[in-house]
Amino acid sequence: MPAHIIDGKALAEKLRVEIASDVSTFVNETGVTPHLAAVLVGDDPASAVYVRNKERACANVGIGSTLHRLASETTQAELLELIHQLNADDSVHGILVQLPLPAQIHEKAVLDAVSALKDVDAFHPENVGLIVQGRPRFLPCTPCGVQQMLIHQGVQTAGAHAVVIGRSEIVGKPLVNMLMQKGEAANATVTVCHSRTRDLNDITRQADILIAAIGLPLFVKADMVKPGAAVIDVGINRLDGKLVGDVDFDQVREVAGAISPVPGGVGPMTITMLLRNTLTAATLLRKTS
Ligand SMILES: Nc1nc2c(c(=O)[nH]1)N[C@@H](CN(C=O)c1ccc(C(=O)N[C@@H](CCC(=O)O)C(=O)O)cc1)CN2
Repeated sequence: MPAHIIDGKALAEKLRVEIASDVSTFVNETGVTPHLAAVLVGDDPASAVYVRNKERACANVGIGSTLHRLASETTQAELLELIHQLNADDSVHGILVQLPLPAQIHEKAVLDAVSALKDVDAFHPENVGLIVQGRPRFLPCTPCGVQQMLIHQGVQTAGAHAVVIGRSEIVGKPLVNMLMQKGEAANATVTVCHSRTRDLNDITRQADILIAAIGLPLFVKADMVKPGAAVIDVGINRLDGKLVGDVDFDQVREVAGAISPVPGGVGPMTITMLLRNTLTAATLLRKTS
């Protein structure tokens, strides 16, 4: 029987209704509208689409947003100057620097400069440390979206063997940490695989939950998947003008128990979790000011 399709778009829409209601309650109670500052450097067309979608999503749930568009030749010093201004601006609750950044800018220097209390991507080392210790302030958007999809699909993570392919800072590393913590959508036995992993297929075939986040189009084939496994595809790749994930969807859906598609899977959930984090940031800033 073909796999159940985990519809990230539908789930994202459902969660956005809940977030809109929470934003409305926050605004009524505090008189403050949560506000996200998005920073886009350069003219990468995909990044421009993602940032536009984030702004639109903010507006739809009642969160304010401002886009700071900087030219591709912007220096690191100029970008840091903007980050410092946004850190000091009390009307800004969340700051998002869209990645990737142009080559002349040192990504870590910029992400480290974002105030940890406004770091709605959860990329700041302080926030990463809190996640590792199991007491998160913000949860990173894509990994949190993956966890929400597992919860809503009813996938049992406690005691399950979760295999994450990919060790990126944005997805693989935080997700591995989050899945092994105590709590909801966690308590899993986690294996992380990467480009140097030996006998990859032997490992992926043991996974009850397989998460592909490697950035290689259609990399995961049916013979890499245990029958009945839940497969979450985090990849976003362009292949022959088409958007495809890291999983060969048509093959793998015949073997898996549940599978998320691309598009319409993790992507919309990433933006939804950003909305949640922006509301959390506004709440935290009120508590600390
Ligand atoms: N500061 C950040 N930069 C980047 C992040 C991030 O979480 N924070 N993640 C990715 C890009 N990204 C969010 O920024 C993102 C990518 C894709 C989608 C999405 O909804 N994709 C749709 C398809 C859209 C299309 O047609 O291209 C889908 O999968 O259905 C949302 C967010 C790197 N940078």
